[in-house]
Amino acid sequence: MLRSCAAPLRSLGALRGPRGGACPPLCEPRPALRSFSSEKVIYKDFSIPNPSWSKDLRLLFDQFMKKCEDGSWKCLPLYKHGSLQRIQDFKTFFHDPKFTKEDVMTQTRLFTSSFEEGLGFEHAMFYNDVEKRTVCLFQGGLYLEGMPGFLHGGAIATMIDSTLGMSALIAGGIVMTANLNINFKRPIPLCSVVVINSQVDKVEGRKIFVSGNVQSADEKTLHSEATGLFIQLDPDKSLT
Ligand SMILES: CCCCCCCCCC(=O)SCCNC(=O)CCNC(=O)[C@H](O)C(C)(C)COP(=O)(O)OP(=O)(O)OC[C@H]1O[C@@H](n2cnc3c(N)ncnc32)[C@H](O)[C@@H]1OP(=O)(O)O
Repeated sequence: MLRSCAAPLRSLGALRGPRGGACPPLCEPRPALRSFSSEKVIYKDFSIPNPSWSKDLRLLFDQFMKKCEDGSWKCLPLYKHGSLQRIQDFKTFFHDPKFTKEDVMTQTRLFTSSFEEGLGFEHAMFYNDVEKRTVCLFQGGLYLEGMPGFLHGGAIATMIDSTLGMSALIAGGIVMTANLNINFKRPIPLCSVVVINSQVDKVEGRKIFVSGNVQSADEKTLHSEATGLFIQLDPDKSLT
């Protein structure tokens, strides 16, 4: 059965807001899947369109893919288990087997890639190296509800953390969030598409200061503003 936010919402008229409350019709999936295998695990890139993506999300994705053609923007791959090199680096320096055993580690999933298609965090990220900007195109699915018909603030915070964190990660390698401030200005209707913008403002030693905002796809609504402080981890310090 096709799982997407579009079908259930059609029967929930009350959820339809003035702009984007209900998902537009389904789109055809792209035939090409970017994937590769390492040992026994198949790594599939989750940032490519799937049938749950709304027309708005597809349109924005295609616009950003066009911007990638001259090399100014790059589409960042998203794997269920995070990017391999960073996982290896983190494991090498910071993973403590006392707390998370190896057999448990094989079952972990990146939080934002852990829902069934269309029900959670459908997103794609793009990066502009000259501007030090990361943009996340995000469609929050039905299982991310907070107040009826709207996204949960924690789900919004998760994607803001991930997007600002990605900017910091690209600038500083292995980082963790030390501080995240969010002003929620307008609620985000479930299944609508928003654009999360983020940029590195300042790097001071191990501290990376990042700011960002969340806008509707048509840029008419400012949903949230955020600042974050990310700290480059010190390999000589234990995390636990
Ligand atoms: C799609 C995939 C995208 C992936 C992107 C990743 C996004 C997700 C990232 C996360 O959500 S991480 C999970 C949430 N974060 C944590 O669990 C981190 C918990 N905190 C810690 O482990 C430590 O506090 C931390 C590693 C962040 C810092 O500890 P350290 O011992 O390395 O730093 P230290 O205390 O020496 O401070 C270094 C500098 O940062 C400053 N600092 C640290 N924490 C601060 C804070 N909270 N506010 C302000 N300043 C802070 C501190 O004052 C100091 O400034 P100075 O160099 O000027 O002296």
